[in-house]
Amino acid sequence: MSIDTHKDFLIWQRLTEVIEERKRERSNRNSYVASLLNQGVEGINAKVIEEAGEVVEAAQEPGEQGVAHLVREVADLTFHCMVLLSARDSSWRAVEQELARRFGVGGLVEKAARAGSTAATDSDSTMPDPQPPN
Ligand SMILES: N=c1c2ncn([C@@H]3O[C@H](COP(=O)(O)OP(=O)(O)OP(=O)(O)O)[C@@H](O)[C@H]3O)c2ncn1[C@@H]1O[C@H](COP(=O)(O)O)[C@@H](O)[C@H]1O
Repeated sequence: MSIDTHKDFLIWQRLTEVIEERKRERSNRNSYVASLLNQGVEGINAKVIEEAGEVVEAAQEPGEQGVAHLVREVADLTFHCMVLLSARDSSWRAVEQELARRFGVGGLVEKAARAGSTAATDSDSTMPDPQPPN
């Protein structure tokens, strides 16, 4: 599968800009994003739960149509998560930064490092500095 990274990067940025614009003009009655933001975190949470349920249902559908449906539902879920982040004054950028911070650190390696650390506590989720991938 070929991915146009540049274009994909821009769509996250552009969508974030639109969401922030809607946030500034919440009275926009023709905006779905504004209507979501007006419902607050509780209302957006309900949509995220609904969309997550649709993702797992679509994941079980067979064939190419099932995969295409899954992609659409993941896009719906991601979009609603982006609006949720905005409602909490964060953005997809923060998610990208978190994923970048984790990049190259295997989940099992990170967990073992946590278990081996005498200073580690339940609330200590600090990960080691990312290593380049093998
Ligand atoms: N990316 C999206 C986007 N993805 C999904 N949705 C909406 O999210 C809603 C999904 O809710 P539902 O699942 O209940 O909808 P549904 O029709 O029942 O769908 P299924 O249950 O069949 O999956 C639909 O109304 C979609 O139109 C989106 N609405 C808006 N955007 C982006 O947000 C921008 C601003 O939108 P407005 O604020 O409406 O101008 C748009 O230009 C788009 O770029």
